[in-house]
Amino acid sequence: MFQLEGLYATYGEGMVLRHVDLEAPKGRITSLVGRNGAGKTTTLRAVMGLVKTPQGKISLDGRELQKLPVYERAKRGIGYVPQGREIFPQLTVEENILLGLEAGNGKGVIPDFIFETFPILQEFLHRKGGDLSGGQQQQLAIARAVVSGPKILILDEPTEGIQPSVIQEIGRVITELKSKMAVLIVEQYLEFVLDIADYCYVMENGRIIMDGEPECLDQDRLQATMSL
Ligand SMILES: Nc1ncnc2c1ncn2[C@@H]1O[C@H](COP(=O)(O)OP(=O)(O)OP(=O)(O)O)[C@@H](O)[C@H]1O
Repeated sequence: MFQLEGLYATYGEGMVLRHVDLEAPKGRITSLVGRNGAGKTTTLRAVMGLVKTPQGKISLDGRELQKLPVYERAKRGIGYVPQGREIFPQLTVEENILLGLEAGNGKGVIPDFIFETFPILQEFLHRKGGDLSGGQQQQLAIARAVVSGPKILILDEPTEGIQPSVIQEIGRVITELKSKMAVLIVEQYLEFVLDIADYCYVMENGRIIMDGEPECLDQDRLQATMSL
């Protein structure tokens, strides 16, 4: 179980996150939604240790992470796919995946489940990452994040810049992975995320203002929160 308890985050003077509580258990896709600037990316960056968190707890299976450096958090079992994916364009698909394996303490051989979940990556194993389409690069970024078997996969706007026809494939991949790990997804594309998510947190001005199973959320309030 991944948990945030009373988490505050700041970039300097102003507090961006205010008392965020959130839970993401294995076997569930947990989503965090909200309009631009609500604090979603900051929440993920705080989890990774990229933003200051003066108060609150971040824990994975009961062990606290908030005082650990970035690399140590990844080693404890957090797979992070940032906005924009950040794959290495000059390296091959295989080299990109192997880097993920090493970052997570693994060595050598890419496990079979990667190619079962992402058949396209096996086909393009020796192509350069930069030569893949946006959707394929997103799959590569996810594969790199999960190759060492993290306890939680964290995704920041995985559908951004991806063609509608390929978004379904990203949804399939994420749904397949949830049997192996917890998944926390930040997404602007509400229809997509409410379709695949098992639980949803809604953020406004750095606070969680509503949470529940997608079908149980107050749709009018949700739409009002998302629109400018
Ligand atoms: N590097 C930074 N320095 C200072 N303030 C920042 C920084 N990054 C973000 N902020 C501020 O923090 C707040 C939350 O931003 P954040 O990027 O977390 O929102 P978001 O919900 O992820 O929005 P988006 O969907 O646009 O990514 C905003 O008010 C933003 O201006």
